[in-house]
Amino acid sequence: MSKVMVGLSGGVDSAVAAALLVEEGHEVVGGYMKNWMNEEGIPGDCPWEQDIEDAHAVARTLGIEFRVIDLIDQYKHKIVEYLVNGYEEGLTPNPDVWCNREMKFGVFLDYALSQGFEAVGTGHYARRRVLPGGQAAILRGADPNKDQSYFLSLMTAFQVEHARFPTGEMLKPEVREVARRFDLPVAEKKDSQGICFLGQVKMSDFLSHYLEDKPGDIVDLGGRVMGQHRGLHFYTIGQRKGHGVASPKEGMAYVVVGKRAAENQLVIGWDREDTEGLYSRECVIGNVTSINEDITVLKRVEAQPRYRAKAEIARVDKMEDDRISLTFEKPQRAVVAGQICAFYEGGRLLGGGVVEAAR
Ligand SMILES: Nc1ncnc2c1ncn2[C@@H]1O[C@H](COP(=O)(O)OP(=O)(O)OP(=O)(O)O)[C@@H](O)[C@H]1O
Repeated sequence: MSKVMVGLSGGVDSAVAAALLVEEGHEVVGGYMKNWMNEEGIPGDCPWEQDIEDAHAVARTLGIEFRVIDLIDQYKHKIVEYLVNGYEEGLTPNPDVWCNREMKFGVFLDYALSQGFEAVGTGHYARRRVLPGGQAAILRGADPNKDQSYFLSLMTAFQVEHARFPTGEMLKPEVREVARRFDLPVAEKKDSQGICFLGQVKMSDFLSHYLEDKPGDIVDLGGRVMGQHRGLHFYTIGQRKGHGVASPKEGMAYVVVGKRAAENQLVIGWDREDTEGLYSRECVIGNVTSINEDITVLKRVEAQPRYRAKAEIARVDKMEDDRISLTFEKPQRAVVAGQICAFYEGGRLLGGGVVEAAR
């Protein structure tokens, strides 16, 4: 039995995570992190008041204490700044991965530990296992469609030790069944979408609020002007929609393949393996964070450069500090600076890092 603080978001997954921990006999308290309230009036729906109400109702049904923890300042500092500065520098940041490391298992875990809790539980679809040596490890979630281990890839060993993921053992329909069995008021609530805590606010609207437009030409690889862009920071390599250049025919789509900062030009090309700039075999990864064994000294690893990508075999070459160079067996589409690359061995998450450069 232990004291666990569950991150109750007002959604069904975390409600079931709390219910399962209560059922196992742990002393559970629900905590809602108040991170983002859209005070700035950016277009889009941010249903945080409803979410707090729902989380509170879940806690009442389970008969557990409920707390609202104000982390708005930390969120601005650790996530909003990271996101805005990253885009401004031309990177492709991943706020969801960063949120897990800095917020849920960062300041929220610190708060829980300071309050005498041993762990933070969430409704993530990932499995936690204790290895024979006593270290805690993360496995991919049991539901292959929902697996969220990618988003946990920058967690430290300490954070994994103090994490619990009860719903990661289940398929999504089973989670809903458990919610009904416990009579949880959110059993039929729709899954939340969108970027970590920003609700239904679109990334482009969010960024427009903080970054000014800087229009320029969209050109093809031959230098022909094909249209106008709003500012290079609003686009990312591999992006198929939103650049405004129509595909001439079925099966021939234009995607963003490059940014020429000096000329303020956005370069587009065909979405094909032989298009210059779109696929890469080699990349440099910084900030490598290992959960169990040290990733930087491995010879080969399965590397997943995006959430919905497959993990692919790559050779690892150690560089200075916590950086490695990866050489993929097969070229990978749209590996871009700022993105997170997660590392696996079979179904076990080894850790992750931040793409610094690719070619
Ligand atoms: N505002 C919040 N306060 C506390 N915990 C949160 C909050 N937002 C997310 N979490 C925790 O992080 C987990 C994963 O977050 P994510 O945004 O991916 O939610 P989800 O998979 O839609 O889960 P849920 O159905 O619980 O909302 C949640 O299950 C929850 O435990």
